[in-house]
Amino acid sequence: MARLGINQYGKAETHLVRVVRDGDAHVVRDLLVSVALSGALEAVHLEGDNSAVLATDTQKNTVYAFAKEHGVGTPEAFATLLARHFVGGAITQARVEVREVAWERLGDHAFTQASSEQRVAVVIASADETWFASGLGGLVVLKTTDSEFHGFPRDRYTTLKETSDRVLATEVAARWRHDGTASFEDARGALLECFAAHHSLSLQQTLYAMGSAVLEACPTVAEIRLSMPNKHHFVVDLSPFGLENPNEVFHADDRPYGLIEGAVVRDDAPDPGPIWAAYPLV
Ligand SMILES: O=c1[nH]c(=O)c2[nH]c(=O)[nH]c2[nH]1
Repeated sequence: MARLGINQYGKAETHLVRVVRDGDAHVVRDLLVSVALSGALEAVHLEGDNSAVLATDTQKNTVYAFAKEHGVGTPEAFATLLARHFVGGAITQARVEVREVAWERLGDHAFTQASSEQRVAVVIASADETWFASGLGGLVVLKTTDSEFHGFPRDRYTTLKETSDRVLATEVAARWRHDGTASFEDARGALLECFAAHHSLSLQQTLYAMGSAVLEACPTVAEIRLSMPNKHHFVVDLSPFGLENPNEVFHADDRPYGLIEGAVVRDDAPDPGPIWAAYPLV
């Protein structure tokens, strides 16, 4: 005997590009929109009865039509509009995730994609509640000093040298849950300002400091989760060539990498509800 467990379905990564043509200076918005619906969906899974299934093709069309009819606005606003639209009937919960990349202006109607950084918004709506998370991915940062790593245990497999001066680099992925009012710019600014100013004794310590800085800067953020790969920079041994290398020439290794992850949670944070649920599920 078995039963249907957790399930969700929707159109993932609808790639929407919206051009706003108000006046001579156009604006380009470039979004991946992922919709995940859940609710009373036993019949489709157990019997092949599609009567409650809003086709994922329809979901995709809705994304494009809403972009024309309502405009995109902030990623959070667009996700909220869509999530609330999809709730009803058999669908009791809708999750909409928007990932936006920025196009930097070259001229009135010419742009360049200067960075692969993504701004993220996740909105989950039920009939009477809405949950919000905002965040970013692909935010690559590096500092050339003000980073140490020592005092770690040594066993017979330890070769890493202790260091009081190293390059620290990471690609920040972050999500912060809030009540829908947190300023994205304030949160991103706090992350970057803290990374630059923090004297790091480990990436873990820097992660906690960066998360705390966001809670400090954004009163409506209840919790922030961070995932930060340690993009190792190894000092190249130039001694075979009779050259000194006082932290000037590095081998930037792409893998393996340390992966440092953690959350900073406000003491009085409300229950997260479903906001941390993932799509895809596995
Ligand atoms: O900041 C660091 N944290 C670690 O846990 C770790 N482990 C390691 O080998 N290097 C580093 N650096």
